[in-house]
Amino acid sequence: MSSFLHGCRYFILPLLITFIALILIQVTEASWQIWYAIIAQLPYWLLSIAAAMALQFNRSRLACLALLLVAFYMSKQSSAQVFTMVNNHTDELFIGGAIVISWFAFIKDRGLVSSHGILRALGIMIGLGLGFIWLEVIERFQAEIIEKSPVNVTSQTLTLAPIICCLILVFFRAMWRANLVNTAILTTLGIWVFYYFQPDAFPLAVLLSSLAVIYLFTILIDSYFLAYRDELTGLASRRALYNLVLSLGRKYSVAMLDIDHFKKFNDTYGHDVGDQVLKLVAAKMAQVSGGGKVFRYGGEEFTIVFPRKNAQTILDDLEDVRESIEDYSIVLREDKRTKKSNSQAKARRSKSKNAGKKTVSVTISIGVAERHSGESFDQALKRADQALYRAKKRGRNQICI
Ligand SMILES: Nc1nc2c(ncn2[C@@H]2O[C@H](COP(=O)(O)OP(=O)(O)OP(=O)(O)O)[C@@H](O)[C@H]2O)c(=O)[nH]1
Repeated sequence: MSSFLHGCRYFILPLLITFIALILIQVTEASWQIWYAIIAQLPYWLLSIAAAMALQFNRSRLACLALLLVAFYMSKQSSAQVFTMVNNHTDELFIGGAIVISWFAFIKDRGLVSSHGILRALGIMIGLGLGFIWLEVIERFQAEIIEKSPVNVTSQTLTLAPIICCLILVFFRAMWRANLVNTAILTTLGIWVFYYFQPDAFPLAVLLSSLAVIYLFTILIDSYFLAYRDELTGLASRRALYNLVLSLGRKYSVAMLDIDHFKKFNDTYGHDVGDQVLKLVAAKMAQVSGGGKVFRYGGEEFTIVFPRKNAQTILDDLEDVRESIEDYSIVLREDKRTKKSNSQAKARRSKSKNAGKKTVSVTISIGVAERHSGESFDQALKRADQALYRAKKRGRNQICI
């Protein structure tokens, strides 16, 4: 998947959906207002469920955020003495909260019942403390800072400086490392800041319930990808292949693809470069035409299923894939190369393109089988595998039926 598509799927699309959902919630306010007594209880339930699920699926950052938001909601709903103290320091809590949320965008998910849990708790306290420290510093040295500043700053800009920094940092983090968790954290920060400046635009219960739903979707979609996507190549996994098989009709063709002499390639260039090449080759396969669905079967083997197609009609599509991989000059990152080129290896280096940089190329062999009447998927796949074996025997870099 190109980085643009990846960015759209994990960054732009979720933000857009959240934005549209919030607008819809506002537009339909009259219809849900009558349910407000129930809605007011929702954040407790939804955020607790999100926290429990996040812990179950090792998304500890979302779990922490959900629990912190429950505590925040409780402080807003309760009149207990301890919460009155909290509510008297709204500005400090706002800045500290934004720092804590942003910090979560830059750390990894770790088990909470471990030393990491203690570090997380410490980090949260430090983040919240920084909110207090910042406002104290601004109050004391405001005049001095404004006077000495080379650019024109107001006291409000100074107060909000950490928030602006947090928003910029988390925005770029979520954009460059586009994944659903980072986008959920950016959304949390956005809603946190929005609520501070526009507390009456939406009831807090609605905002927090929306966030809980976002967390739940993030966890569910993430787990789906974990189960059905191959982590290295981003292609659908073998499990996804057998899921597709359940919905295949009687007519289909299947192709097995295998990178030629990949063991030698690994031995020559190292496993890291091998991984790099697997990813790039997979990206080329993903562009197959003819309605082919591509899966990483395992190791350096891939499967393409063509529903409703016979073997003859897909040969051109597969030939295009084979050629595009053969012609592909893969630029190696110098530091990843471990050994010099081995003339025995099929991987070829050329300096023609990308002058000054080392390039390699690989070839693939392909075996194709069309489902025969009464045959199971595994039987068709086995025949594709036998055809692949013939392609290897005949000299590789070719297709056999
Ligand atoms: N870098 C890397 N290598 C892998 C991965 N999975 C499998 N391999 C390697 O792929 C190689 C497969 O080697 P073989 O099955 O012997 O076949 P081959 O060398 O490709 O030779 P032919 O298939 O006969 O052309 C092994 O060296 C595996 O270690 C992976 O995820 N990353």
